[in-house]
Amino acid sequence: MEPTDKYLLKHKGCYFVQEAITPEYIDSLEDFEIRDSDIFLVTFPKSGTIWTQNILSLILHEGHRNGTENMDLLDRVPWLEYNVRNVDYVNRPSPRLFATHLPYYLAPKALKIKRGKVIYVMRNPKDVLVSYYHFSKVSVKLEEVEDFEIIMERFLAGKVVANSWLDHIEGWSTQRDNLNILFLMYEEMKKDLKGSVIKICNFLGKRLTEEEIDDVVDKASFGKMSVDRRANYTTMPSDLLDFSKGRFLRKGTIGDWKNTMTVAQNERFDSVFKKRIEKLPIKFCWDINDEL
Ligand SMILES: Nc1ncnc2c1ncn2[C@@H]1O[C@H](COP(=O)(O)OS(=O)(=O)O)[C@@H](OP(=O)(O)O)[C@H]1O
Repeated sequence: MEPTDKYLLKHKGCYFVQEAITPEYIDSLEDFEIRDSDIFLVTFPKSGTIWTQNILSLILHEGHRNGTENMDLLDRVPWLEYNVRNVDYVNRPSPRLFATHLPYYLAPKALKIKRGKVIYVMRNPKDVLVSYYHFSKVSVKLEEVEDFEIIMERFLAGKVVANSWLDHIEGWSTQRDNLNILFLMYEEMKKDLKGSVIKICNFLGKRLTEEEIDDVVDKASFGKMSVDRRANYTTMPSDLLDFSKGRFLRKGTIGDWKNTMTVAQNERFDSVFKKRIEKLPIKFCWDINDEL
């Protein structure tokens, strides 16, 4: 079953959320002006975006960390391609933070000559797929498909938002020499959040005290984010997210795919993805008990 264009817009070979973007705006992003101080968080959907948005905000904004500022992550780290709140990007003070699901080939040209910094967060694709499946029920802007098998086939064929997970990872990881880029893994964040926060601080050249780092780690935990209205999308209007269907911060773990995918579906997934995954210079973690 093909995705319908009621929900997905296909432009320049890439699928976007239909209602939140126009082809002209996508085209304009190629020449988006970038400052050296800009920070771009790049992810394939459902790979830990909101988590890293929160970590970045906690690291860079003391008011977020100490609770004196009450700014939604959507305003703090807006989506580059889905400017749903009409944030004035041009006059925004530095350092500007952006989140994006753009594949490498559609990213602003200036990023590819090392202007700005990129943090790329990836997650094992089976958990990504299962998270996407559940999220497509919560998100009013995505087609709700009850049959997991249909979503899986679309995912394997790259017919979901941001296209093929494999192409996305390959696109950004093979171009690492052209970019100021830090690669992080969701699973690494899960197993050693403090180590990941320190990596991000070092990459950004931001010095925090031990106590401040501990504070970031504490406030970026799944439990704390689940009740932090700035950081869990619960302030989103019901025409975007329908929380009667589930939560944005759903399970937040490694290996939940095993609770949804059957043995046959797992085999089918591997038959399409495994060979190419093995060629990536990245080792994925598929279970909470796996070593990184
Ligand atoms: N703090 C923390 N710890 C662990 N996991 C977390 C955290 N915050 C978000 N999440 C999980 O990330 C998944 C959502 O991914 P994204 O934020 O990339 O989604 S989106 O692309 O922006 O729609 C979604 O994963 P699933 O729970 O597997 O659905 C979230 O629960």
